[in-house]
Amino acid sequence: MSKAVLEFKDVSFQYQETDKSIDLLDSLHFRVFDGEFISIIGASGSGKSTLFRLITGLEQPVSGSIHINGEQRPNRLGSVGYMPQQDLLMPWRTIYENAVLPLEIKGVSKQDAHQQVVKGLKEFGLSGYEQNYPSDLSGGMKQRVSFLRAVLSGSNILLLDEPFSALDAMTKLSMQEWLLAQWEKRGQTILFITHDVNEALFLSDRIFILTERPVKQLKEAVVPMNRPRTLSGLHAPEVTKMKEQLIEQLRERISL
Ligand SMILES: Nc1ncnc2c1ncn2[C@@H]1O[C@H](COP(=O)(O)OP(=O)(O)OP(=O)(O)O)[C@@H](O)[C@H]1O
Repeated sequence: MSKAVLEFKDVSFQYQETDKSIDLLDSLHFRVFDGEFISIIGASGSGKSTLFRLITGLEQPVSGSIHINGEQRPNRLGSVGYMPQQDLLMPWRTIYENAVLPLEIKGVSKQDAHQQVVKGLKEFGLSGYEQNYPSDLSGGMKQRVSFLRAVLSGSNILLLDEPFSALDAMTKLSMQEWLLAQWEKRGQTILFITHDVNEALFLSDRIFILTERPVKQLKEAVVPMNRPRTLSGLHAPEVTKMKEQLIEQLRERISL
């Protein structure tokens, strides 16, 4: 069995609301293994993005520990590649300047950074757009720049928070196929938040479902589809059955 690259050990998290503390996670334990593609689904406000903010170190647990590649560090910023909900490209920086940002922050030499960014832009079909600004690009292209930035963090773990939710149906589909091809080529571990059950089934090895509050345990579904994935695979009886079960689990969630 491959090694765990991410582990939550009895992680609890609370936030303050006026004069009281609200429990969001209660002794949560889970593991993600090297090279897995994991989707996380759950109703709005169930805690999906909070899991990512804990992993990146933007939030800290009140108890328990988070292990990345076997290490527990209080400062985890920069140890995973993170693509937040909005693409967060800086409108005043060119595509090149946006892509190079994680390398600048890490203090990589200008020459090395240049090589990595040029190579990445080429691989991601963005050559020729180096000097353009984000506003010149389509939604799918902006998401590719944003994904490149997460990849250039150099981490083996990528956290993608609803990256395709704002895209039209056709662009979304081609981006899903593109992402799978990138993942198969690079072998990184991906955690992917989505509201779209079909998207989770199409992309993932396992799906984590947040169904309770506070979250004590992630429900888990192992997607019964071989790779490479095809759209027609989504119509297999065992997959449509799982889809129905997932939708049912999301419905059963207690009201927040
Ligand atoms: N530091 C904080 N301060 C105040 N509220 C917080 C904090 N962290 C989390 N919350 C609350 O916890 C809940 C879970 O938030 P989170 O963003 O993780 O949900 P989500 O499942 O990602 O939702 P969505 O699907 O809408 O993005 C929300 O009600 C949010 O307002």
